[in-house]
Amino acid sequence: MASLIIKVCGMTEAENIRNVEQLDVDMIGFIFYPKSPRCLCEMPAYLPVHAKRVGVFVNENKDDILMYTDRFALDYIQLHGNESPEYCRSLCNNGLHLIKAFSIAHPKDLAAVSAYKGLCDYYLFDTKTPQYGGSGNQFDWNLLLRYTGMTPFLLSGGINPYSVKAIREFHHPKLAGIDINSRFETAPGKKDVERIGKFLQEIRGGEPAGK
Ligand SMILES: O=C(O)c1ccccc1N[C@@H]1O[C@H](COP(=O)(O)O)[C@@H](O)[C@H]1O
Repeated sequence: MASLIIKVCGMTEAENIRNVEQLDVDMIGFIFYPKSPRCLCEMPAYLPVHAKRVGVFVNENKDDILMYTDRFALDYIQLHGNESPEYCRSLCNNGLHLIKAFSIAHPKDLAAVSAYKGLCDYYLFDTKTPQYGGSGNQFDWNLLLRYTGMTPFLLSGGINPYSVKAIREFHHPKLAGIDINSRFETAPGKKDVERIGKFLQEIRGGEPAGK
């Protein structure tokens, strides 16, 4: 399987961030959404050096996004709410690199995507939930087979330690990576490093995936 971008999202604690980064992940996400149980309230004593820093926002205003981008030296901005293409364009004009999340439950949910063409480095396809993200639930990945755009995407939503076989069996020319979050936690915002390590070994090494 071609190597996938690995994004670990919703991290809050310095040592935990350092340990997850040592697993050679590509992106580490910080959630700046006050209603999330993984919201980053204060600057951790350690921030990733090798992994790209992703800030996750839900319908946040531009000034605050720019402030967090500057303060945390964010490499990517993940927009996980109802942000319009015009709003994305305005952030692009400030030099930000965007990952736009789309909630997927029905084939028609992919219709919105085309309006964001050329504005995002990546799309992220997640499960539809009233909380915007972090549901821990998976959607029907087969719905993505109808996605014919050019923008690469990250697969997200409820990916868990038993998802290895399904990921290996899911093929799409624009699949760039996967995003893991709530199903790899010991508590909200704290990741289970051992469990992630084992999962990555299976994904990368092609060892037998139990289920
Ligand atoms: O994790 C959250 O609490 C969250 C809240 C609001 C917006 C996004 C959030 N997280 C993102 O949700 C997806 C899926 O997470 P999960 O695997 O289903 O727990 C992931 O991309 C996170 O970046």
